[in-house]
This record gives sequence, structure tokens and C-alpha cells, in this order.
Amino acid sequence: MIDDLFDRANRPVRPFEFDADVARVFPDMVRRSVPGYAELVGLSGLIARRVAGPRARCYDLGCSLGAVTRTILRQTGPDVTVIAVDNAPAMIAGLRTQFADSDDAERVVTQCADIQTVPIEQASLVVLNLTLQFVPIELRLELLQRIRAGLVPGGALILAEKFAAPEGRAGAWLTTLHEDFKRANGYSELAIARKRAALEQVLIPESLATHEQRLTEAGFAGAVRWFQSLNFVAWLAWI
Ligand SMILES: C[S@@+](CC[C@H](N)C(=O)[O-])C[C@H]1O[C@@H](n2cnc3c(N)ncnc32)[C@H](O)[C@@H]1O
Ligand SMILES: O=C(O)C(=O)C[C@]1(C(=O)O)C=C[C@@H](O)C=C1
Repeated sequence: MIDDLFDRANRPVRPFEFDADVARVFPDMVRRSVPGYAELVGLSGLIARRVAGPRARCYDLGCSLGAVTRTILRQTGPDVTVIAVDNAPAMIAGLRTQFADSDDAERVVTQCADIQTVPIEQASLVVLNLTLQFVPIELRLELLQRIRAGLVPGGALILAEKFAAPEGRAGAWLTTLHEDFKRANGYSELAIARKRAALEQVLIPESLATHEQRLTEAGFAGAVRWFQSLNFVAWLAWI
């Protein structure tokens, strides 16, 4: 389904929500909005392959329709399970439909729940792919601390985020090029502007330095930035 949600000029812009309308168009929306999304997801699968040994438990927090869940399943052994969590009922319903009749149905545990309270236990891998940015800033450290505490020795976190454009020309370049990416993918000026307004108080990006300091503060022993495309970035953090 084509994402044309922000093309309707007659509708007032309301804060962005992961509702049924968004769930319906989400694969198209995320592909046309996040530069390098397919690469980001695919490489996450290769990281899973490295860190998820026999009987490993992986968490996909803010799983949406399960793109990361699917890549983890594809890259790991048959006894590896994924706990896929999202608090948007339409997203979890879509994910359940997709996996219901698949060979992997028994490897996926779905939870329609808030990632801020869901227990994280014995995890080899936790993935926050474009999700922490929607958690209130003051709650982000606590979530990362809980994730860190829930990892087994050798376990890892994948954190992928839209990051705040730096001051000055560097930031202006990233913002402009991200909008050009959307234009090149067929979004109108109106749709770009309306989505920017809808996301304003909802997706709160932070600087690279803030994210890296928080990973240290949360108790991760180290982190490496392994992906960047324009203003989107991913780290692998270990304990
Ligand atoms: C941009 S999408 C994530 C995309 C997805 N990880 C992927 O790779 O395709 C963000 C998701 O996080 C979910 N989310 C945001 N805050 C959440 C929370 N506090 N608890 C659970 N899910 C949350 C949203 O419902 C949405 O589905
Ligand atoms: O920054 C934007 O304009 C985006 O569209 C980014 C973003 C994201 O990073 O989650 C926002 C909402 C949609 O879920 C898809 C992509």
C-alpha cells in the first residue's frame, strides 16, 4: 500500500501516531522515509547471526510489522526465539497475521505492551530499531539500564535512531538531503511539511554524543557506530 497519509491538505495535522492507517502503509512509509532502511535491517540480521547462539532469546522492541524479527529469524538457528514487542495494537495485529501460518510461527512471541515495562530476561540480543526516539527523553536511561541488566554475557544491543542535526552547515546539509531523499521517493512538499509537523513533539532526536554518553551511563562496556545514512545512525553496544 502506498503511503499518501500526509497528502491531504484539508485534514488538520495531528500528532503522529502508529495507528491502523500508519500500520497499513508502514512498509512503504519507512522505506521511502529512512535512507538505508533495508541495509540497516539486513545488517542487523548479520549481527544477530554472530551473537545469537543455540537457544538464544532476542528482543525486537518497537517491532512494528516485524522487519527486524524476520531478519533475525532468517539469520539464526531454528531454536532461536524472538520476543517482538510493540504497544500499537495495529502493528502487533499486522505482525501476528504475517507470522501466523509461517514455518517460524513458534519462534516468535508477540507482546502488545509498553517497552518501558516489559521484562527483559536472558537476552542475547536486544534491538531498538528507530524506537527509542519515541520514548520520553527522561525515561530513556532507565530503559537502557534495564536492557543492559537483561543481557546474558556476550549479549548486545542494536540501537538505531534518527539523530538530531548538528548546529550549522553540517546539520543543514543532513536535513536538506533527508528532505531530498523523500522528494526523490515521490513525497510532495506538502506531505514532507505535514509529516514534519506531525512528528515534531513525538519523535525527539538527540545528538550522537548524547546517545553515546547514555550508553556508557547505562553500563555498556563499549559501542561502535556501524551504520549511518544521512541523519540515521545505528550502534552495536556490548556489556
Ligand atoms: C519507527 S517504528 C519501528 C520500526 C521497526 N523497528 C522496523 O524495523 O521496521 C517505531 C515503533 O515503536 C513503537 N513504540 C513506540 N513507543 C513504544 C513503547 N513505549 N512501547 C512499545 N512500542 C513502542 C511504535 O508503535 C512503532 O511501531
Ligand atoms: O524523520 C522522518 O521524517 C521519518 O519519517 C522517520 C520515521 C522514523 O524514523 O521512525 C518516522 C516515522 C515513520 O515511522 C517512519 C520513519
